[in-house]
Amino acid sequence: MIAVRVPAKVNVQLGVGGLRADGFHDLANVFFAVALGDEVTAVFGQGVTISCSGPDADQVPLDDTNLAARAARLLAARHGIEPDVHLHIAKAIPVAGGMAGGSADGAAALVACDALWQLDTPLPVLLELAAELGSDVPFALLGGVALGRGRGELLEELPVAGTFHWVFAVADGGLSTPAVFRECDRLREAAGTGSSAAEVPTPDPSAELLAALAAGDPAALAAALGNDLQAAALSLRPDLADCLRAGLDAGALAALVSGSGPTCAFLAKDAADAQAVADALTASGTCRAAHATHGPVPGARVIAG
Ligand SMILES: C[C@](O)(CO)[C@H](O)COP(=O)(O)OP(=O)(O)OC[C@H]1O[C@@H](n2ccc(N)nc2=O)[C@H](O)[C@@H]1O
Ligand SMILES: Nc1ncnc2c1ncn2[C@@H]1O[C@H](COP(=O)(O)OP(=O)(O)OP(=O)(O)O)[C@@H](O)[C@H]1O
Repeated sequence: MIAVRVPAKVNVQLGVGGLRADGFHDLANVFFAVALGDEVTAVFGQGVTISCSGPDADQVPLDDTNLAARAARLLAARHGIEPDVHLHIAKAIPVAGGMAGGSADGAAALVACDALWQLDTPLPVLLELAAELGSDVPFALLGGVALGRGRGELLEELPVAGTFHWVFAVADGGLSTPAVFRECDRLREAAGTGSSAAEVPTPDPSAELLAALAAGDPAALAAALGNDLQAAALSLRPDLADCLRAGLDAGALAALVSGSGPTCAFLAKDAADAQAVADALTASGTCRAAHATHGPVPGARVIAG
């Protein structure tokens, strides 16, 4: 049996460029891996089978569309072997929450199957397979803090000092990532700025944000956080504004929508403040649950087996 732990992500900067001809958007995507994560275990089986446990387990597909199943098949095909594995996902990352939960399970399955089948696949090949599975999957392999260019898959590790403390407020229901990108384009068209790659400049990482990460300075990071998808997520889910406000009222340094949402992320000064913000959010009734956590943490890693 192989057990792999894999982190969720929050995008501390999500700069979104124009719509490309291939349906994706160029990004300046600063990923940050947090301790809130899933565990994926792999044992030998017949074909690829999936099971899932956790509060959101009923929303996770158990068929071939599960990103963990797709990852197992892709790795086996690359090596020309039969994909015989049972994968169990112990799910803590909110489903369709903008924290790359499915992507995390895809990355964890690549690492778990690679160890179970004793393939010793080099990291660059795992990263290439990960990018085939989705734009967020390569980062879940790396963890830490990284800048994602292109559609988010071209990664460069970033220097970061110390530990930052976060709270994540889980919303009822999810948001579809393509629907949020479409809403972002629609809002840009409505504002008259255009939405195509020819009309919207390719975003760059913020110098203030990179300096705050390197210095381990939560107040400076709070001032530099940014998410170009936030207006689109709020347009589709106006109720999220109440949750963002409740976290700020409870003392968070900053509040933003996590990726494509609807999970809301709050940066806190320290671990005690993060717990106080999580307790206040839970009591506020503006979210389904709130979790205090920290980061950065490593990407998908074998923890047993
Ligand atoms: C919002 C983020 O989570 C931020 O990290 C990611 O950009 C989304 O990454 P993901 O869920 O892995 O997305 P993918 O599975 O690669 O793409 C799903 C869909 O999201 C949209 N998409 C995704 C990434 C990107 N750079 N531009 C896009 O427009 C496209 O409609 C695409 O068909
Ligand atoms: N292992 C998985 N865990 C959760 N959802 C999965 C998984 N595999 C496939 N899915 C499908 O993917 C959809 C999006 O789920 P996911 O939790 O990855 O969203 P997300 O965190 O918003 O993604 P991202 O932040 O990468 O845009 C789900 O509604 C589900 O149908």
